Amino acid sequence: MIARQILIHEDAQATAHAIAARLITTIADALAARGVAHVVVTGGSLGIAALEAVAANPAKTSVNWSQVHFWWGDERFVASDSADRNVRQAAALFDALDDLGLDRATVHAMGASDQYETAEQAAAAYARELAEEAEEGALNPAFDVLMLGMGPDSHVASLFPNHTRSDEPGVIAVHDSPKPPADRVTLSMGTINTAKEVWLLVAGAEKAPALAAAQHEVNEVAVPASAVHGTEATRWIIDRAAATLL
Ligand SMILES: O=C1O[C@H](COP(=O)(O)O)[C@@H](O)[C@H](O)[C@H]1O
Repeated sequence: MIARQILIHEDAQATAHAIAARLITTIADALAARGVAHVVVTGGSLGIAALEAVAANPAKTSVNWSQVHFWWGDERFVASDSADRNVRQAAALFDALDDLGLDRATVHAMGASDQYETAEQAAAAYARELAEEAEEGALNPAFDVLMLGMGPDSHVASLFPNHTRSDEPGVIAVHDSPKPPADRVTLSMGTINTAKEVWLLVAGAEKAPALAAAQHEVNEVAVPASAVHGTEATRWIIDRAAATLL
């Protein structure tokens, strides 16, 4: 049975710190069990705040970061020096982990528009990178935890309502995104749902309607956030303001 949990914290800052503490523990547990950890991180306001909270957390020194692989759930297909890039926004975390053994080769950024001509090419390259770290026969490594932000329209990663369909496992290009920038690369729903634990990180009153809709019924097309789950656990880690309509 998949554990399903809603964890409510006082505000966005408290939520970010709670996510950071849980992430450090989850990574430490994965390393103890298997010697390697695969973590999918996310952009977005709370996603980046949570990564900054990991950087500020003294417990980060208890992790052997050299054995941790960081992946992305989605990325904006813009130039690599653009402030819109999720991986750039997460720089504070990776800088903080450099002195703690982080191997930059295990920070798996999705391709940018100055590296690939099309988002399709960047998506195909990322699929190959995932396959290189996968066990034989699998398309991607077993993700210990996969974090997702959620937009007020209920999008997760770059899977927008009534827009991109993605039942098959894989990495896909997205065009005409309702939220700029228009061109993106994202893990498909099929790949997201292979993760052991999926955490949905949600803060703010403007997200309360989408959060309530996602709890109401599963509808991958109209409410993408409703359809994501882990194979072992699905945790909604949210603040009070986002929880008001539950
Ligand atoms: O565009 C995106 O938005 C979502 C949510 O962002 P937020 O600022 O409303 O929290 C994010 O999770 C996703 O990775 C990103 O590309």
